[in-house]
Amino acid sequence: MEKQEDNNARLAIMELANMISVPMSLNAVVRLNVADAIWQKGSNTPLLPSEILSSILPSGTGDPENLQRILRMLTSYGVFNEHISLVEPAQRRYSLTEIGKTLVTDKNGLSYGPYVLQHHQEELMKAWSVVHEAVVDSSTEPFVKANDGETAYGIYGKKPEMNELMQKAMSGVSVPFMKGVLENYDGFNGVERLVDVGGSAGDCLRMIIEKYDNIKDGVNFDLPEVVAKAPKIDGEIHVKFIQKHKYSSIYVQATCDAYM
Ligand SMILES: C[S@@+](CC[C@H](N)C(=O)[O-])C[C@H]1O[C@@H](n2cnc3c(N)ncnc32)[C@H](O)[C@@H]1O
Repeated sequence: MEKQEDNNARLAIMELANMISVPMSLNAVVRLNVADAIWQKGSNTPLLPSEILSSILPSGTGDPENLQRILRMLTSYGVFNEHISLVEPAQRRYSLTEIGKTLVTDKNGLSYGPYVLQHHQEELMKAWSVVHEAVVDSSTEPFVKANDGETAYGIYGKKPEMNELMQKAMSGVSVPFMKGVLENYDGFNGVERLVDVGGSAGDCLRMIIEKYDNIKDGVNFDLPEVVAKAPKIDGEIHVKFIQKHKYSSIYVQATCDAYM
């Protein structure tokens, strides 16, 4: 009995040691846009790796065997369903599970894909390799240490592509979340001015003021470079966008009020 427990423990530690293969495989399928290739406007028909490949690489290039290895790995973590044909030659086809469907791009261009990509950007990945240093010396956080003294939002401010991905990641997560909140929560009744602190692209604010006519004034309070990229909100509502003017560690409204 003890021997069996030892074996299980050894297997478990090896699995943990290789755990990086799971999120990195997930990152790979998002980069390859596998979910949209399988979804095919809602059919979710089980496909061979070679069929998925010809959809994501119409040039006919690529390695279906390597794609299959990634799909099998993620099948064991509930992202795909594997369908094995009983007739020879045995073939494996893949469809999306409920988890896999979160990676499908919806009619608004949103999915959880950007959230996956955002968490695996090089700058963030570098921080993980120095996490132990946070224990040895906590004066500088691992992200800052790994990125030559830059904070995450400092880098987002300098790199528009990172800023854009961050906003897309937040929208992909927050829009379905806020939909659920608004179906079950009525605490915005009677509110006239609503401030979303760290509102990113302003999705949550927009969804709330679309539902509640009583809100006459919405404020998206975020960093200048984030607010500059936030889409304008239609309607009669005044949306005051926060611009520049640094006060302490937060940004306060200074110069630019955009009235719709
Ligand atoms: C995790 S995101 C949340 C986004 C949004 N609330 C949502 O649910 O989609 C945090 C937000 O805080 C903003 N933020 C970070 N530091 C800030 C600061 N000093 N002043 C204002 N906003 C800041 C970021 O730009 C980002 O949009």
